[in-house]
Amino acid sequence: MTVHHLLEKESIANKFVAQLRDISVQKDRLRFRRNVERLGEILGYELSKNLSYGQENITTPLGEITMDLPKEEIVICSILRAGLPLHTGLLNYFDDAENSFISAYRHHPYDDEEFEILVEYLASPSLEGKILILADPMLATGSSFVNVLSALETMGNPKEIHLVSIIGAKEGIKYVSKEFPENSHLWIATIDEKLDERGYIVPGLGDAGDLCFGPKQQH
Ligand SMILES: O=P(O)(O)OC[C@H]1O[C@H](OP(=O)(O)OP(=O)(O)O)[C@H](O)[C@@H]1O
Ligand SMILES: O=c1cc[nH]c(=O)[nH]1
Ligand SMILES: [Mg+2]
Repeated sequence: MTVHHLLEKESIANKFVAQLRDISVQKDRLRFRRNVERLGEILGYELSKNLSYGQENITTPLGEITMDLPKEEIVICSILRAGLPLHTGLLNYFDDAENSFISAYRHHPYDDEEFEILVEYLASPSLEGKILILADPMLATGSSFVNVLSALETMGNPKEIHLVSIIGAKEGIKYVSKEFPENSHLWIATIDEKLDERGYIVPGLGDAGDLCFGPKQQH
C-alpha cells in the first residue's frame, strides 16, 4: 500500500484538521461536519492525480480543444456514520461516481475497553473492475477498514482500492497495509503516534461519529 500523507506539506488543510481536534471548536457540529467534508474534497483532489485520463474533444462557443479527462469508473463507499460527511466531500468532486454505504461500528458487549466491529448493513453496486474509494475519517486499529474489505468481497473485484481518511494511528496503518492488496493507496491527512486502552487515537480528536451526529446509545 502506498501512503500519501497530506499534512507532510503545510497547506490550508492544517487549519481544518486543527479545528476538528480543538476541544473549544469541535463541539460546533456543523463546522465539524463541514471540515470533514472540506478534507474529503482536498483528499479527493489529491487522489484524482493518480487516476487514468483519456483525451476528449470539447466544443466551446469559439472553437474546439482536446482535454484529458478522467476515464475510470469510480465507486465511493463510506463507512457509517462518520464516513458520511467525508463521502459528501468526495462526491462533490467525483460527482458521477456510484455509491456504496456500509455500516461498521464498535459494539461493546461487556465493557468500555473490549469491543468487536459489527458490519450489519451494505448497499453497493458491483465493484468489478472499478476504482473503489473507501472513506472513513478515523483509522484507529484499522479493524473497520479490514472488516469492510471482507464484507465487500461478494460485490466483485475492484481494479484498485483507495482508502481516504483524516487521522490515522501508526499501528492501524500498519495493519491495513498488511491486509489490503499491494496496489492500494491510503490518502490520509495526518498520522498520530498511538492508541489508548479503549482503541482511541491519541491525541486524535475524540469520537468522530458523535462529533458529527451526537452520541449514540449501545443496544
Ligand atoms: O480503526 P478502527 O479501530 O476500526 O476504528 C475506527 C472506526 O471507529 C469509528 O466508528 P465508530 O465505531 O465510532 O462508529 P460511528 O461512526 O457510528 O460513531 C470510525 O468512524 C471508524 O469507523
Ligand atoms: O479515536 C477514535 C477511534 C475510533 N473512532 C473514533 O471516532 N475516534
Ligand atoms: Mg463513533
